[in-house]
Amino acid sequence: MDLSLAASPSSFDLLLLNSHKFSSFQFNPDFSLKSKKPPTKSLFWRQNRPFRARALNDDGFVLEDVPHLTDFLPHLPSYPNPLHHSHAYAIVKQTFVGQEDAVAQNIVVHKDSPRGVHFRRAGPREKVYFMPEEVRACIVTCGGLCPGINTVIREIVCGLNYMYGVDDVLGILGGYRGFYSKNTINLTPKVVNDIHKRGGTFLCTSRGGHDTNKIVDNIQDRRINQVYIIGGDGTQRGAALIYKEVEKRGLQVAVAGIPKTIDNDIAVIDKSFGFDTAVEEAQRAINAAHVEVESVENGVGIVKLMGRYSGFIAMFATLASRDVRTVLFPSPNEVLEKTLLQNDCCLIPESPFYLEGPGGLFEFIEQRIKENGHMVIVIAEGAGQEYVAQAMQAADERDASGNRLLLDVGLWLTQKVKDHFTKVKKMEINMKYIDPTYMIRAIPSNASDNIYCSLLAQSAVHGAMAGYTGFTVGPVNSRHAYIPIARVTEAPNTVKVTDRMWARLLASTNQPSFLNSNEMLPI
Ligand SMILES: Nc1ncnc2c1ncn2[C@@H]1O[C@H](COP(=O)(O)OP(=O)(O)OP(=O)(O)O)[C@@H](O)[C@H]1O
Ligand SMILES: O=P(O)(O)OC[C@H]1O[C@](O)(CO)[C@@H](O)[C@@H]1O
Ligand SMILES: [Mg+2]
Repeated sequence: MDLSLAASPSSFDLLLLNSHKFSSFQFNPDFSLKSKKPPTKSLFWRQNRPFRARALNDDGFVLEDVPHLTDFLPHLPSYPNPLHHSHAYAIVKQTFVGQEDAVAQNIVVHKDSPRGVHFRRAGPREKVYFMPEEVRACIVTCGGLCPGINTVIREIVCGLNYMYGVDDVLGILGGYRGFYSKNTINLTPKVVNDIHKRGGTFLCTSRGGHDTNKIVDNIQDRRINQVYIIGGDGTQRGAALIYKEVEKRGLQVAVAGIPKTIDNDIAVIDKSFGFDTAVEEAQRAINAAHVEVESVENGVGIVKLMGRYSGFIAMFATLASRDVRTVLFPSPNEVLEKTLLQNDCCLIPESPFYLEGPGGLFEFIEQRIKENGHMVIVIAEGAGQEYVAQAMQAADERDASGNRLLLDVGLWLTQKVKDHFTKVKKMEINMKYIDPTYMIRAIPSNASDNIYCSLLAQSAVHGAMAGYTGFTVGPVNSRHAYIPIARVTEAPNTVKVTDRMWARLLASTNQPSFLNSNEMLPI
């Protein structure tokens, strides 16, 4: 069935999803309304959810669709996709993504389960809604750095140029505020040719400064009709507001979000670009900590990694390091025996910990030092913030975007461990504190992230050229999809301590789960 036909009021069953807690949404086949008078598309847009969810038949297939320019500009003309004449694509069996292609959000299903939520598959469409010579695109990067931003910028510019013949692309400098406070630069394939080899963002970035009206005024003044916005959860919220304002003004402007976050805290997508690169770099810091603490007596290393509310970097870097040493020691009958020694411990914001008493961190460190002579603690910067705030009586400070400014949990923990062992246990320990936070995100992306960034950029370009708007692009179960922006911003992606991945971490480090103390503070 052609989904665009299915969208006509008379031909589809409508599923209204009014719950704000989408993460806990379960498809209920009985809830599918066979409405006698189905609401029109525009009525649907006025529902609480800013995106369309359509149940197309009784087997529970739901499409959570993204907006299209023709939703509010119904007479927009379309043109054949220039890829029809591309040499590169000439031998491709199926160049264009079908109107019906959708990507399933859940791929683990039971025989009788409903087919569940799907997103539109990303990729080139038969028809485009922009003539190449009419396109004036712009790219902006906002929020913190992340490996691979320059690759995304490069591939948007090159993708627009090589695939669609677009040669008018503007770089907005310094994040959202750059729309109204700075000059733009012209981006050509030549200008961006080698930027993917560098870390950071070629366009510079900032926090704060999102003024929807001023930004859209500027888009209008500069006659921009495609806006590519690279940034994290805050940035995507800003992108949704820009899209809404563009729609309100009835402008032919496609707004495409490309999710960027070193913390991997963006929901729905498999993982964010640059995350693998950051984990690799974080591993180097953990290795350095091991080298240091193994070379001294009673060595305790602390490595602080990024992760405001989501401990993915710490968890994956610890898991990837799996610092298990095989040690040979003489047994009582003088035969050399092998034993496996665990050396690491990982602390993340999602799993509260405590220091003192049975099952606490101090007890665990002592045990490890006695067994192994050393240990390394990997801590995400957002972990234990309440303890640090209590100790420092610090005021709640925020950055320009409204994000809480974190206190240095690494320094705090270093001091606490030192005090406990020297003052309470009367035991000399060698503390080594390593803080590589910015180093893991300021580097260029590795090979797999580079390829991932290219696909993201090309998917965004195909989507905008095909007239989709107000979307975020990203891999869902390894297939790139167009996802309604609200879906990726309504709840952050965090480590689920009840999932098997965290259990794997606990099994690998053998650290306490810190679940049975009255002293535990809610974090
Ligand atoms: N709710 C919001 N509405 C509109 N704009 C927002 C919102 N939240 C943040 N922004 C804007 O988005 C930009 C980036 O936001 P923020 O600093 O929170 O980083 P981010 O995009 O979340 O990236 P990261 O957290 O990975 O560094 C800023 O310019 C900020 O003003
Ligand atoms: O770049 P800034 O403003 O120092 O912010 C650092 C924060 O940005 C992030 O890298 C991404 O949100 C966090 O991990 C970190 O806390
Ligand atoms: Mg953010």
